[in-house]
Amino acid sequence: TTIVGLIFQNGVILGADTRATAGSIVCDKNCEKIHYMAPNIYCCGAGTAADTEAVTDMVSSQLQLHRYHTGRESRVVTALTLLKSNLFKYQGHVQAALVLGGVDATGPHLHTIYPHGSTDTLPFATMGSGSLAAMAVFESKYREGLTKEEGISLVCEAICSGIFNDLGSGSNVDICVITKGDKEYLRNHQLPNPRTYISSKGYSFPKKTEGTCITKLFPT
Ligand SMILES: C#CCCCC(=O)N[C@@H](Cc1ccccc1)C(=O)N[C@@H](CC(C)C)B(O)O
Repeated sequence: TTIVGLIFQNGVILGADTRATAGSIVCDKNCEKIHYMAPNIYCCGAGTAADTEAVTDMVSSQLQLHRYHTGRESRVVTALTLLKSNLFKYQGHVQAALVLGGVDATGPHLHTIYPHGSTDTLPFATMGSGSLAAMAVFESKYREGLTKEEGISLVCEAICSGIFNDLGSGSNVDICVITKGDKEYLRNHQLPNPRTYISSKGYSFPKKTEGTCITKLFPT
C-alpha cells in the first residue's frame, strides 16, 4: 500500500493506491483504502485490510453517536484519540497504519497513527510499503500554500511513485479533498494501469509463420 496526505491552502488532501495483496498474489486490483469517518473527516489505511476496515468502521460509528449527543460536527482530534486508544489497547496486534485527515472548527488537521498507537501531527505524511517512494516525492516537492490543483497533482505523483516502484502498491489512484464545509471523494481519479484487451479475434500472426520457431519471428 501507498497512502498519503498533505495540508494545502484550503484544507487537506488524502490519496491512496488500490492494490490488495496476499503474498505475491494481487487479491484485489481496485480496493478502497480511503475510509469515511465523518462528513468532514476521512482516514487512509495500510496493513491488514480486515484491521484497517474494522478499526475505522468502529470509530466512525462512535463519532456518529458522539455527534448525536453533542449536536456538533466531529473534530479530527476526537477521531485521533479514539483510534490511538483502541490500537494501543491491543499493543500492536491490530495491524492498522493510518493517515487521518480532516477540517473542523479548529482548522485543517493531518495525522499518522501507527499500529502500536503512537501518533504524529504533520504537514505531509505517507504510510504503507510504498511510503518511502511517496515520501521522496513530498520531501523534494512539498511546500506550504499549495493550491488545490497543485495539491491534487502532488498527491497523484506521490501515489504513482508507490504504484510504479513498490510491488505492494498498484492499479489506480483514489483522492479525497477536504475543505471547510465541503469534501470531494474522487474514486479512481487516475487510472494509470488500464487492462489492454486482446482483440476479440484473438492473436494474429504474420502469414506463413505457422510452425516457425521464435528466433525466425524475432531474430536477435
Ligand atoms: C489472505 C488474504 C487477504 C489479506 C488481504 C490483506 O490484508 N492484504 C494486506 C497485506 C497483508 C497483510 C497481512 C496479512 C496478509 C496480507 C494488504 O494488501 N494491505 C494493503 C492495505 C489493505 C487495506 C488492502 B497495503 O498495506 O499493502
